[in-house]
Amino acid sequence: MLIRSLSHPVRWLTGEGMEKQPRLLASQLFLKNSVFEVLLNGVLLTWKEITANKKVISGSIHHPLKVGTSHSVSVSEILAVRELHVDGGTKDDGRWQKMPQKLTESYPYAFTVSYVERARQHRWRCSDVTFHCSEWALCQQWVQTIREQLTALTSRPKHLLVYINPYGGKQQGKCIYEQKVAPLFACASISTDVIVTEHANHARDHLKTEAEIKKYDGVVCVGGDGMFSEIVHGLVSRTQRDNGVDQNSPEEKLVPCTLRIGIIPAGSTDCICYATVGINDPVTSALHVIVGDSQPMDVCSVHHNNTFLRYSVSLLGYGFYGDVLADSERKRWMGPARYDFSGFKKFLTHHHYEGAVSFLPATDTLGTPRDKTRCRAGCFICQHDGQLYSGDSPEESKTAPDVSDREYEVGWGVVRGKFLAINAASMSCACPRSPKGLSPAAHLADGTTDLILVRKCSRFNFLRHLLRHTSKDDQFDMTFVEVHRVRRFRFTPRHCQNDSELDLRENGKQLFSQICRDHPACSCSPAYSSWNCDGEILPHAAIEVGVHCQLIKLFARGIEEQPLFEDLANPLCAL
Ligand SMILES: CCCCCCCCCCCCC/C=C/[C@@H](O)[C@H](COP(=O)(O)O)NC(=O)CCCCC
Ligand SMILES: Nc1ncnc2c1ncn2[C@@H]1O[C@H](COP(=O)(O)OP(=O)(O)O)[C@@H](O)[C@H]1O
Ligand SMILES: [Ca+2]
Repeated sequence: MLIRSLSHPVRWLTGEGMEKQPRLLASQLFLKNSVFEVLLNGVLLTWKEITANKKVISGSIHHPLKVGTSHSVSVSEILAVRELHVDGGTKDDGRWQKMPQKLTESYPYAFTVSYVERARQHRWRCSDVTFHCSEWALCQQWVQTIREQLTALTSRPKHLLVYINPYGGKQQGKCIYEQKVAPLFACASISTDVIVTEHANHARDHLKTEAEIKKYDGVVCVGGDGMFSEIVHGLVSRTQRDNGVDQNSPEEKLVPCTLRIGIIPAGSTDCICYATVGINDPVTSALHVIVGDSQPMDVCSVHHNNTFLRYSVSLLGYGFYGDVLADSERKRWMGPARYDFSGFKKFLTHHHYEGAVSFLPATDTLGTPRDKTRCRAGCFICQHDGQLYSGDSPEESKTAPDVSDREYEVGWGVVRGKFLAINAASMSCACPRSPKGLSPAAHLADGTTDLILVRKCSRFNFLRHLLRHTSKDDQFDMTFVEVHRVRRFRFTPRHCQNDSELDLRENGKQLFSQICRDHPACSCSPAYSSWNCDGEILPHAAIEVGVHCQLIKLFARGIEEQPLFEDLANPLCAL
């Protein structure tokens, strides 16, 4: 009886005026010892189990078709479909051999659909489902139709340029790519040119000058935030050069990059991956590349005296985070643990730095750094480039610093004082060390950065502030912390006089190290810290920063909202 139902020809379900291009394909196919009603409608592939259910209702026997387990997958999340050649019980998929001999004889044709399945905590996995049918033509029709629908997905990359940093994080980049990512790209018929970098800035310079970028649909980097930063610098600089834009002018409007960037996390912090995907997992990131996701991102340009220094997409941190980075670079041999070591050391050192921060507040945006909204997949604020007006924010006025401390230029605010940390977070900067991030309500693509000023305070208070990055408590709800959503800002360290800053810095370092050697117990702070710019050290303290709204795009979609009861919703979550 089942055999008969399975030998049903395919049913084309067409709507009015759709005769030429059927939209729906429906058949009864065999899967794991059961018959399934399988439906493809251009948007979803659905399969529902059908079992004959004999019931006695009011004295008469009823044979309703009972619908058992049901699954559906969005066509946009199908990775590939492949036909299986079953021949006398053997085929190219190991799992087939477990099928009963009778079945292989009756249903010798089969195709496998590989698709994205969601697991716990934003993790994606590649899952396979194999449908069996008794007729070759039916099998062909399914394979071809699914392939046609996949081909119609124009946002998917076909050819990628991949850079691997073999020394990032725990030095596993090459192995991660070869074992976890390359097989998925191959399954999705994505071709790649792979470059294993041989030195720092190899990827940046190759992209900037040599790479035939027109050949590719995207660039993938395997490494950490530093490696991603190299790709951003290569691509953004190349795009500006190709369009005749001068990067040295801080006011210049930059041209957005067309190629999307994929990040396969294999670094130490991997904050950009974590904050755009929700997890640092190479397979999840590879799947976001394959399905052709696109997430725009803001980029800050950093200048000193009308000279371009660097771009930043995550954290620009002076004081604490700059000092941690400078110290940790000397301990690279420790791997990712270097940040914990240097973090603890710099917390104990408790240096503060004096200077003035001036900033242009983003007054025309919806949202504030202290609201409870979070930038998530399909973020409403980012979809409008942050260009929405919300009026005054009560939270911001609550944290406004002492007026005597600042003077206002036209539209600009100025805060002078002694700071333990000056941080600009262009996105949340969430990472495994701080799952909500430095600025939990920051947006990926709203054209603003959250400027966080942590004034000199006791070690105990600073520890309270740092600990709040790891809990649900508000790290900005402290008298010595203020936060502003800004479009531009400048920092001028005290004693800084334009070009002489670097000389002073060098002399100052020598002077202070001399003083501190002479007075080991003294608690004086050096005059200058360094900027931590996405994990790279900047040589200047005085900088000017501007945010370029949505200058680049990632193969990501932002963090997806979690289903309320994810364990119940998805059996894979239990893994
Ligand atoms: C006593 C408990 C303290 C907990 C504080 C936790 C706060 C952590 C916030 C981290 C924000 C990180 C922002 C991202 C920075 C990265 O760009 C940079 C380079 O990353 P990578 O190239 O992958 O190595 N990472 C850092 O600067 C590490 C900062 C760690 C500070 C403890
Ligand atoms: N082949 C290489 N040899 C040495 N350094 C490299 C190489 N390729 C990239 N780099 C540099 O390594 C630094 C750290 O890379 P990253 O991938 O971010 O690892 P981590 O997260 O551990 O810091 C970056 O500054 C990058 O420019
Ligand atoms: Ca932003």
